[in-house]
Amino acid sequence: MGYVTRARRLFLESGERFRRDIVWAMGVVKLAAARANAEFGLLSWEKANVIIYVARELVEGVHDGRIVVDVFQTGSGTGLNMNVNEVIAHRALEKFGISLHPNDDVNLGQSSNDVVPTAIRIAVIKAWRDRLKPALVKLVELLEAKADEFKAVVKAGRTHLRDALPVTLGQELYGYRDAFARDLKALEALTEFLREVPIGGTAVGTGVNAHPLFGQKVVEIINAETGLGIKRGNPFTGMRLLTDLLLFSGGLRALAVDMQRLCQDLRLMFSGPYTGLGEIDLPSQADVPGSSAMPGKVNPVTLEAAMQAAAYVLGLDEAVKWAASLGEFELAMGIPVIGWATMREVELLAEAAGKVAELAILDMRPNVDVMRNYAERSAALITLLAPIIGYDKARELAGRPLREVLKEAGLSDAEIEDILNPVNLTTPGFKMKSRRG
Ligand SMILES: O=C(O)C[C@H](O)C(=O)O
Repeated sequence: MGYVTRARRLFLESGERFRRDIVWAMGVVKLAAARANAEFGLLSWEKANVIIYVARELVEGVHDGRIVVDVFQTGSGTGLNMNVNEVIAHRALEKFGISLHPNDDVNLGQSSNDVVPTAIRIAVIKAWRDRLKPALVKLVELLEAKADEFKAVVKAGRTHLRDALPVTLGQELYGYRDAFARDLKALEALTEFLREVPIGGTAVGTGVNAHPLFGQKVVEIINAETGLGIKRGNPFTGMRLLTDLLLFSGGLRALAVDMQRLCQDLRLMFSGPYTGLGEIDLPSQADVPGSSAMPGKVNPVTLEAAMQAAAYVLGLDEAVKWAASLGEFELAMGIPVIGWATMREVELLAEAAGKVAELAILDMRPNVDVMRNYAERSAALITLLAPIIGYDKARELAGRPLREVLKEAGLSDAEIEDILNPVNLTTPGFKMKSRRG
């Protein structure tokens, strides 16, 4: 009876399986290891070529259905590593009639302790490069385009959910553009730490039972295969501590929080149509009935989906934090769940960013008159008089529309329009004071 059959009884049966990118990464590592061992003369080319062939099938997803071990398993990921070793050995026999030993041949010069932490790092870098980063770039570009388009659209500012001085929709969107651009930059910088992989460390970091140049050679082959630009890091760090993944997850947490805030603001602006703010329309959301019971209702479904994904990401990040603290001495002990959770974070945020960009930002139609009306009715507009008549006097007038107060003060309609023009309302300076001399 093979390892996997016996081990499955001992692991949890949570139903969580390893994500595609992690299986891809395990295939890449096995392929590189076989080639390195053959080049060092430690494995026959006949065996190496068979391992490389099947590992490529793993890379392409042919054997995803055979990677059956649960995520909640041995803390080193031995379950995953042995599952992959056995799939390669079985397939070699099945397809080529060549007998490979899962440990002696497929796992030659390796241990789960260096293979799995290497694989999950390269899986996360790949998912960042191919999925989340492009989605974020698109979100930042669309936020910028819409901020440019709406830079003169005045709306009420709100602090504590109460009337505040006006802003422009453009100012709000530029704020989010810069927040997401910063998340992008931070995450890109954090991938540098993930690039330092511990392959070649074997069981405890010393590299015993591997060729002295094995780790370096495997890294070179992986880079040639994937273009990921990984490096050989200190295995005594990379096998014992997964805090580089915790740092990356922290970057994802910040992104999730920015996503929550953006979606919540859009959701509030979209509230209504008659009993809420009604400041924007999101025509895409009408493609599906919002309610099974209330005909014609349109709900901000994409935003709500993205916000739930972001909430889940925050929970996954918490799991990564706890799992990263598991382990002692030579080995981290939360490796499988850290790999799985970080991958889920990346996948969910990539989905959320892509959908929010396309279905909420690109699709946004501001109700300019509604926004303008709220801005002019804001109780906080009286603040514009404070530099002239003082805070206490202005406070006595608070609660009355500024337009009315100015009229009473004897200003002409043209003068009032000038004061309430979008630039005066939303840019720095004491415009009224200078205007009145
Ligand atoms: O599976 C291995 O290669 C090693 C295992 O994780 C152990 O350290 O006991």
